[in-house]
This record gives sequence, structure tokens and C-alpha cells, in this order.
Amino acid sequence: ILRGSVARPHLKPYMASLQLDGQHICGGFLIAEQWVLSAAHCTEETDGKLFQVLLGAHSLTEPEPHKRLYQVRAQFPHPGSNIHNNKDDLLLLQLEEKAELNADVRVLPFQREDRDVAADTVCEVAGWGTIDHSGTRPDKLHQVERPVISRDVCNHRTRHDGTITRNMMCTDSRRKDTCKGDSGGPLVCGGVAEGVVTAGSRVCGNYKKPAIYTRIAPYADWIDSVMASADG
Ligand SMILES: O=C(O)c1[nH]c2ccc(F)cc2c1NC(=O)[C@H]1C[C@@H]1c1ccccc1
Repeated sequence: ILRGSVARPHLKPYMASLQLDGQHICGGFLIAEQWVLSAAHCTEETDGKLFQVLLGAHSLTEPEPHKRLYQVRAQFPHPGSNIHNNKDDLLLLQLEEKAELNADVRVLPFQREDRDVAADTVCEVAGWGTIDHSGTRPDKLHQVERPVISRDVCNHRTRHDGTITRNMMCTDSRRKDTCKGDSGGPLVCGGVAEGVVTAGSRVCGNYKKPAIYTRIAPYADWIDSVMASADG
């Protein structure tokens, strides 16, 4: 998160850190007791290894009361996701067991109504991604508020030039922005997850390249079917 602030500890109890060998790779969030939603691109360099999912954390390194690392039973990248573009950039992770819910570990509801969030709506996004242009990696969760920009503005020739589909949405990236390591985290508007930070490589903090999110509502049926099928 560029030019945001340290989050209030454990006030975003749905946040997950997707890790490999103890290293934060991407964000994610708890959508059900045994399920975390993230971004499919985050699995690109894992050569088949499964993530571990850290829940209940504020600091990535310090001991905290409800912090717990969960094994993943199975990972389900959206079948339409691919390395060439940001389409269908969603990943469902089934935890090895149901997460123990408490003050620091809670499910975040996601939007099921497929209607665009109005431009200028201020939403918030959090993560353990880079916090400056030198790529400094924070130990504590950071957050930032960002206004939604319309798909037409985001698709302008000088911005994302028509690549933003109706299954995506954008926020203004002037100065304050998401960045590497924040991918997979939720864009929360009015207490509901409306989008997932896409994990395609992208410049951060440049107003010419707004942040891109996968809208969740269009995928509600896919999410429900995967959770129902995998004895979730
Ligand atoms: O965050 C992303 O956009 C993104 N997209 C990817 C695609 C493939 C892929 F193998 C990884 C990623 C990845 N995450 C990262 O590189 C994470 C490792 C870097 C990081 C940055 C800040 C703080 C901690 C760790």
C-alpha cells in the first residue's frame, strides 16, 4: 500500500496473508469459515506448491493472540484466468479445516448484486504489500482509502485503453495506491467486498495507470459452486 497508514490492529479480521516458506506473497480474505478468496496470478511462480494462509494477524512476525497459520487443502484458480491478461483473476483456497472465528478472525461478506459501484465512491483496501517506491515490505498491515473511477475513464486511451471489462473496476491511483504484495486483497465499499486487487504486474502510484480490481458479484455463482462441490 503506497502512502496509506498502518491499519488499526485486528480491525480488518477478514484479511489473510498467503505465504510460501514463511514469506508473504499475496493478500486474500475470508469469505467463509473454510474458504479464502485471492487472485489467480499469485500462483504463477509457486510451481504447484500450495500456499499457507495466515489469519488473525496484524504483524507478520510478532506473536499475536489469535494469529494462526492454516494449511490449504486445495486451490481453485478461476478456469478463465491466464498469464496474459487480468481476466477472471480469482483464486479460491480451501483451508485444511474450518478457521476458528474470533474477534481477530471473521468472514467478510462479498457483493452479490451485479451493479457497478458508483464513481467517486470512497472504498478502502488493505495489505502487506510494498509501501514505497524502493519496495519496502511492511511488517504490519497497511490500509488506504481510494475513490472508484468510472470504467469509461479507466478505459481511456491514455489509461488502460479499453482493457477494463465489465467484470473489472478501477480506483484512482494518484499518489495513494495498492502495490505489489497487495494483490488478492479485498476492495471494501460500505463494509462489503466489491473487488479483489488484481495481481498482474502494474506500476503503482501513477495516476495514468489506475488500480484494477476483479469485481466479485459477477463470480458469485462460480464461488458458490466451488464451495458447494469441494465438500466445503
Ligand atoms: O502482488 C502482486 O501483484 C503479485 N503478483 C504476482 C504474480 C506472480 C507471483 F509469483 C507473485 C505475485 C505477486 N506478489 C509478489 O510478487 C510478492 C512477493 C512480493 C511482495 C511484495 C511486497 C511485500 C511482500 C511480498
